[in-house]
Amino acid sequence: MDLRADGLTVRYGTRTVLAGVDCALPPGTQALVLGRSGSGKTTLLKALAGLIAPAEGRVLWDGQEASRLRLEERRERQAAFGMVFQTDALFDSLTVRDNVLLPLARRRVPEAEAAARADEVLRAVGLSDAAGTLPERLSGGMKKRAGLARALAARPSVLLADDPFAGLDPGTARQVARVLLEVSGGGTLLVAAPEAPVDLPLPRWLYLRGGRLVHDGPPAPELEHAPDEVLG
Ligand SMILES: Nc1ncnc2c1ncn2[C@@H]1O[C@H](COP(=O)(O)OP(=O)(O)OP(=O)(O)O)[C@@H](O)[C@H]1O
Repeated sequence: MDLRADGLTVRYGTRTVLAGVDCALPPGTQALVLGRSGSGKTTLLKALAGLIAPAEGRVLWDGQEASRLRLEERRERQAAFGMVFQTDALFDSLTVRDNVLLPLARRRVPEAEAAARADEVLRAVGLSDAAGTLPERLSGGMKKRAGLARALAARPSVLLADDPFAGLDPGTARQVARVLLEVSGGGTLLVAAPEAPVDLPLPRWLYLRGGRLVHDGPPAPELEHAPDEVLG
């Protein structure tokens, strides 16, 4: 999917948390969305996926304005997005494998194909042995990888991952980074993180500061040391 933000402004009440963000994300874009806590990274990912309506500006999906689509069509097009958010929870009463299968059933993927895909992504995230386990028995890192497997099984053309490394030890973070790179294939991959993850050197940085996109280009580590800015 060709994604674009055009003067994208998001407000919560009177508070502006994204201000006039412009960016073009053609199919196959691989970028990090960086910025300190509260700079608007999650909000940008959610707005790009059409989960938050802009107060001003537009989000375009293949040239169509997301917020103008009829609800049904918006839902249909949203199926192209895979999202891994920090607050995502697995269903405790379902095994890891059934958690991965659930969104495929919702998308009416035939059972045999769904089963093959679930096994493939569970293998990719190193959870084949835990497929039959209930989530409560998993470590935090394993839960993260299970959430990733669930998003990847749907073969999204745009994968949005919000701080997928938070709380992971370096070894698990490396594994998650490897899976993100391998399985996102030729699709678009946007990964939000408070700092550039060493294991995921994506070629483009979108750097947010106080809700403004202050850099959109190659990695620019000096940005990580500059003072922050707060919007009113
Ligand atoms: N539902 C909401 N209602 C009101 N304010 C919100 C809401 N969601 C986020 N905010 C505020 O918007 C700002 C941007 O939040 P956002 O979660 O996008 O930042 P972030 O860069 O992803 O932060 P973090 O790295 O801590 O996740 C923050 O100041 C946050 O407090």
